[in-house]
Amino acid sequence: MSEPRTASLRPAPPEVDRRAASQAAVAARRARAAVKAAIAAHEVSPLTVLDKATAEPEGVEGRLRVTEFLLSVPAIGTTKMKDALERLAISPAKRLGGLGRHQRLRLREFLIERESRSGRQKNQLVVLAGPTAVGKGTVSTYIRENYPDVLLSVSATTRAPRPGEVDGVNYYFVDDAEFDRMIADGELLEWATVHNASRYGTPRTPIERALEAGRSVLLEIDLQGARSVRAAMPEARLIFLLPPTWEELVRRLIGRGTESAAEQQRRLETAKIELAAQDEFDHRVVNTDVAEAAREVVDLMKIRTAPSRP
Ligand SMILES: Nc1nc2c(ncn2[C@@H]2O[C@H](COP(=O)(O)OP(=O)(O)O)[C@@H](O)[C@H]2O)c(=O)[nH]1
Ligand SMILES: Nc1ncnc2c1ncn2[C@@H]1O[C@H](COP(=O)(O)OP(=O)(O)O)[C@@H](O)[C@H]1O
Repeated sequence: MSEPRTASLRPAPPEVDRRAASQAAVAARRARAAVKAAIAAHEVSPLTVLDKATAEPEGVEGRLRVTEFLLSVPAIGTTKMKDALERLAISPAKRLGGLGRHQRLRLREFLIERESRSGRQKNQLVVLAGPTAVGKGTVSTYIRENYPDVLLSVSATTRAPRPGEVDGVNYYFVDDAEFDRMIADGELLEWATVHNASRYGTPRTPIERALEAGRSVLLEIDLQGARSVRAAMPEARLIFLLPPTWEELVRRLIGRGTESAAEQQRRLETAKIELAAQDEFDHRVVNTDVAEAAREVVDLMKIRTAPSRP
């Protein structure tokens, strides 16, 4: 029996360190096995696992070897796995968290193609959320301009239009009385007061019509809204947009120059809380390059597998 570790400053005896290390290794192995079992049982999409690995290269998902990851995907056996790795130019020794950017994108495309081939494509309601200034508006606008098949939902808001904003395109600009009426008449799928200021809400009818007509719909809304949509429509797919780094998020917020210094500070505090909620989402996309992030979001609309919930 070894002694319990009481004085934290005293170096632990080597056997304690060794035992702790081997216990940690066993726990990590079990956690990886649980992820693989969840993929194999269709409880989690392989893409969700890949996204987590990207966001946290040293986490459970990031430590998965690409070989064991692919083998856990239903209907991929050793031969298909080897062929895929060769085609994707990924070494079998790689872990998911250690993939290069291009390798990761190739693996993503491969998985998406498999999933969309595996059954009838379903029209998707996709929610894009993320912290202030991460680029939600920029990525959504890129999608509206480059992917006409996707309907970008237009929200109603009580905030005043900014120069250049067009009623019915950027938002439906309404007054408080009209917003109250929309709530009372059940016209909004969800609504929230954002940044302690104005109210924003998602009109229900255009979304239902678009989904019925076979189009995918993208909602660019805040975290509260994302949670409400999930409660109202559990089949919705939730995507969290991440900045490449915290410093870059701060740079984007300051660079945009639309908020006062005090307001910027307040939004950064909210951003920390919002970033902490990223695990609630089905997928995470890092917005390094706008076109690439937009493509990843649109690609995620093609996947049929039901998103897994934490
Ligand atoms: N819940 C909810 N949030 C929305 C809706 N429309 C926009 N938002 C969010 O409201 C916030 C403020 O949007 P906006 O006034 O355009 O400012 P900016 O995005 O900070 O430039 C953003 O976080 C949007 O995602 C909506 O219909 N519902
Ligand atoms: N991938 C990117 N690289 C560099 N700058 C970006 C990128 N995406 C967005 N931006 C810039 O970051 C700022 C915030 O983007 P915006 O779309 O307004 O964020 P949000 O809608 O999430 O608040 C804008 O100035 C925008 O031009």
